[in-house]
Formats: sequence, C-alpha cells, structure tokens
Amino acid sequence: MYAHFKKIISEVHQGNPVILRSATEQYTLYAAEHINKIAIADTSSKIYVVIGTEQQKLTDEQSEHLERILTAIDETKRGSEGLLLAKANAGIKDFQLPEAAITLCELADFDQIALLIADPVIDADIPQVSLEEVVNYQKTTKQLVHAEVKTQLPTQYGTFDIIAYSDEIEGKEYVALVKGDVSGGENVMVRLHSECLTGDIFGSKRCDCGEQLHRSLEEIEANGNGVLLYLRQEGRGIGLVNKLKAYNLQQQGFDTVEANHKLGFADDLRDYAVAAQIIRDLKIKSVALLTNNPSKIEGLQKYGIQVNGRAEIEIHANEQNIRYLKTKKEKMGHLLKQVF
Ligand SMILES: Nc1nc2c(ncn2[C@@H]2O[C@H](COP(=O)(O)OP(=O)(O)OP(=O)(O)O)[C@@H](O)[C@H]2O)c(=O)[nH]1
Ligand SMILES: [Zn+2]
Repeated sequence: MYAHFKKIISEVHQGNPVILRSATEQYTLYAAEHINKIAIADTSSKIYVVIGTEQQKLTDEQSEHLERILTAIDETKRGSEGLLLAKANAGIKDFQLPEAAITLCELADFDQIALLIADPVIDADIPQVSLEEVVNYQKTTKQLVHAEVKTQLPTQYGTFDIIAYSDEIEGKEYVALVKGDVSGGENVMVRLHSECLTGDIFGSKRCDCGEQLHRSLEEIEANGNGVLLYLRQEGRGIGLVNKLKAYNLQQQGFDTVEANHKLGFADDLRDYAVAAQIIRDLKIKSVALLTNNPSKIEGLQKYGIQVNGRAEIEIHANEQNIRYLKTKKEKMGHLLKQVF
C-alpha cells in the first residue's frame, strides 16, 4: 500500500522535484533544503515559499532557509516570489496545497519549509501527487483518534467496555462498545454503525437502523467477542436537518437516493477513516464486518484495514421501510436477500 506515495517522499528527500496538485491547481514542489539557484533560474513562473508555522514565528532553521532562498531568487532579479504560510497544526479537514507541501517535507525528514513553483512542466519523469493522496496517507498512518476514557457499560444485552474517542479528522466524539479481548485478534466481529437519531433512539420505522443496532449488540454478546463502533455519520453524512428534509422529499415520492440528489448531495458522504483509526487503536489485526453494505468494506480497506469476512445483518422489512430497502438494494448495491 502507498508504494507510489513512498516514492514521492523519497524523491522529495533526494531533492528531486515532484508535482503537487489539487483539482484546480498544480505546482512543482521542492524541499527548501535542496533548492538552488539553478532550479530557480530555470523558471519564469511565480515562486511561493511555504512555511509551516504555529504562530507565524519562524524557527532558526526556517529563517536561515528563507534567507538563502530569498537571496537566490533575488540574484535572478525576478522578484515574483510570494510567501504562503501553512498552519503547522492545521486539522486534516483544512488541508490545502501549502499544508500538503509542508507534510511532504516533514515526511521526507526536512524542516517545514518548501518551494512551490507555478506552471509546472508536465513531464513523465516527474512524479505527481495529489492533495487527496497526502490527506489519505495521513488518515491512514498518523494517529488522529484518541481514546479519552474507558469504563464498563452494563446493557440489556450484556456488559461491554465502552471507550470514548475524540478525533482530529471530523472533530467529533465516538464510542466503541467492546466485548472481550480484541487486541491482536483476527477476524474480529465488528459492526460499523452509522448514527441514525430517528431509528436508533425513537424506533423510526422508516429505516432498519434501530433494529440493526440492537441486533448487533446481541450478536456480539452471543459471540463473546467483538466491537460496535458508533459513528457520527447521521443521514449517511448529510446531517440530521438534511435527512429530515430528505424524508419530506421521500414523502413526495422521491426515493432516498433521489432525495439526496435533490438536496445537492451525493448518494453517500460517509468516510471510514475514523472507523479505521479506532480499529487500529484497538490493535485489531483483521475484521469480519456485520453489514449488508459493500461500501463499508471498501471504505475500511481504503485505509489499510484487512476485512476478512462479512456476516449479514438483515432485518425484516415493514410496510414503511420496504421502498427504502429496495432502493438500497437496487441503487446502492446493498446485499439484501429478503427484499425483492
Ligand atoms: N440521507 C439519508 N440518510 C438516511 C436515510 N435513512 C437512513 N439514513 C441514514 O443512513 C445511515 C444508515 O445507513 P444504511 O445505508 O441504512 O445502512 P448501512 O448502515 O450503510 O448498511 P448496513 O451496514 O448494512 O446496515 C444512517 O446514518 C441513517 O441516518 C435517508 O432516507 N436519507
Ligand atoms: Zn435509520
């Protein structure tokens, strides 16, 4: 995993250029340690010096690099340089190209100072890396969830350890309900449960969430080992207010996917980086997911979690949720055997 990304880091480390791009912009990136007059003189494009800083205060090393770079640029008499500050402590959600540039320099064992040169020459020999790749690499490899407290929770299904997590990806709070010793475990039974206030708390019949939540806890208890992660992904990531707006649209005849589109959202906005991070924090080696939703499997694999199996968790349909379940099967690829 990440072979291409590791090559990028190695190129930056050796002082070679790489192209860093977002959907709308692209630049040639050099770590400041390697910049020399030739690289600067060779280009007539705008040059940005990017500095990672906590409080707009440079370290001694950064000041030295900056002086060297500015002298080099000055000697070319171009004077088209600009200064970009990247927040050294920027949350992953706020990452833009400056933060990505600084991250690449740090991963290449350099100080937090980089050069970005506009209008890069696209050349097959110069490897390219996207902002998204940098963000995904950080989400996979950097510890971005934190176990804050662990205690016992006796429930009607059995007694679980409950661990509350905070995270630096979404900025939310989560819980993991853990049965037994899962550390080092292979094929651990895991339920990724997406928050559904209406279904989980009020027993809504519009969806199958509440019943799935309780069934999962029963199954984990019966298995004597497993984890339920309560993920803050209300409304497949669109939030409670928008989900209720989607319900109004469904009342008018649109299905759950069409309703999302009418509100300006994709079918499903969920990202499973937090789930992957918690699974890694629990030192689980591989999982067997309780789900009917193949995108949860791919969502975890994307962040390096080994998914060895799947157990279905199908709830009997009722009159109110049959259309919703049919849409999930037909449009979202959910593996539902009892829905036709
Ligand atoms: N946008 C939107 N979200 C919904 C709707 N009904 C339920 N949800 C949300 O969908 C999520 C549940 O996801 P589902 O796709 O039903 O099932 P799943 O959890 O992905 O798949 P399983 O693991 O098989 O249960 C929860 O976050 C609910 O709040 C709806 O009509 N519109
Ligand atoms: Zn629901």
